[in-house]
Amino acid sequence: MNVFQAGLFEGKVVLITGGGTGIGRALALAFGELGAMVVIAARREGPLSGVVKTIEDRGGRACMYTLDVRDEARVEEVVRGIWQDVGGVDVLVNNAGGNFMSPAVAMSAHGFRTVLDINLVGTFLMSQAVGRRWLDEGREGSIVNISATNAEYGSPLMAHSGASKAGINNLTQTLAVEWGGTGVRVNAVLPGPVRTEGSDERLWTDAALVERVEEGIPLGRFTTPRDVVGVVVFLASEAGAFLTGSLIALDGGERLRSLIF
Ligand SMILES: CCCCCCCCC/C=C/C(=O)SCCNC(=O)CCNC(=O)[C@H](O)C(C)(C)COP(=O)(O)OP(=O)(O)OC[C@H]1O[C@@H](n2cnc3c(N)ncnc32)[C@H](O)[C@@H]1OP(=O)(O)O
Ligand SMILES: NC(=O)C1=CN([C@@H]2O[C@H](COP(=O)(O)OP(=O)(O)OC[C@H]3O[C@@H](n4cnc5c(N)ncnc54)[C@H](OP(=O)(O)O)[C@@H]3O)[C@@H](O)[C@H]2O)C=CC1
Repeated sequence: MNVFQAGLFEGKVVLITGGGTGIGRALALAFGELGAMVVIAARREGPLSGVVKTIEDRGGRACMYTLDVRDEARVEEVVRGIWQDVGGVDVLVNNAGGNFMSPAVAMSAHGFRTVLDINLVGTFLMSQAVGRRWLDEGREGSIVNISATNAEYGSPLMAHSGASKAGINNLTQTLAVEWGGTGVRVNAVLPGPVRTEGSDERLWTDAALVERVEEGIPLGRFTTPRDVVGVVVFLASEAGAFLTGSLIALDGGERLRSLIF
């Protein structure tokens, strides 16, 4: 994104969970182009290695770890490894997420817990493993959580996702207060619907629904990964230095559509 200064993240390490596909991939490529050492972490090796290769082919630096953000021991092992291998983390983007569509009455408890575990518990575990080290070292850092606008209103067919993202919003504000004293900032971006590999496979399979949702967006289109990149880079940069505990909706006005009559 050429609105940002070249080399803006030179000397910084940016850790992105779920960096192999969708929004995470777009973030990884953007931070790579801005000079960061990019560390991506998710379950599948294939998408991760593709992103590392693309960043390196473009002259950037990147590495990858396989992990499940629900696995507390593995999260700790990976974060310890990152500190040993590249000297720590300056920016953590909690992007890994899961979702599927199901009426609440049909959703199994395991299905509900699965999405809560990935989105909310995963964000907590990653933030804790990184934040604990920042606090021990008296080091500044920035966390950007990828939440969603469904955190702010009813989330039909996505009860698990809406509840998890509302939890992420609250966690964002709690950690901002607890960790602000050492210069750690914690913010969240709340995208509206975004067309990605993961969401096209699970959410946006009904063409009529896609059309209806898109028509209801005041700015006339879905949020794009590129839109998310702009706000995340801004929050993680010096331009966002006095922002903490902020929840930034990024949806072209979609969440306000019911106010139009
Ligand atoms: C309009 C305005 C817009 C509003 C604004 C926009 C809001 C959008 C906000 C968010 C969007 C996104 O997150 S889009 C991100 C999409 N990307 C992803 O989801 C990628 C990662 N996803 C995954 O890995 C999987 O889909 C997920 C199920 C979450 C986790 O996989 P796991 O292998 O860990 O889990 P599994 O063992 O397969 O499944 C766990 C349980 O969940 C159940 N389960 C799984 N899929 C199911 C399904 N389709 N329907 C019912 N139940 C399902 C299984 O049956 C299991 O329950 P039992 O049978 O009881 O055992
Ligand atoms: N698409 C949309 O409409 C919206 C998406 N969001 C949020 O944006 C984020 C990215 O989603 P998006 O790019 O659309 O979807 P994708 O499915 O493309 O990306 C999600 C990524 O998360 C990783 N991931 C999922 N579960 C785990 C896990 N347990 N441990 C580690 N990594 C995991 C996946 O990699 P792997 O499978 O290899 O582990 C995948 O790369 C999510 O938090 C999502 O909730 C928010 C609002 C709207």
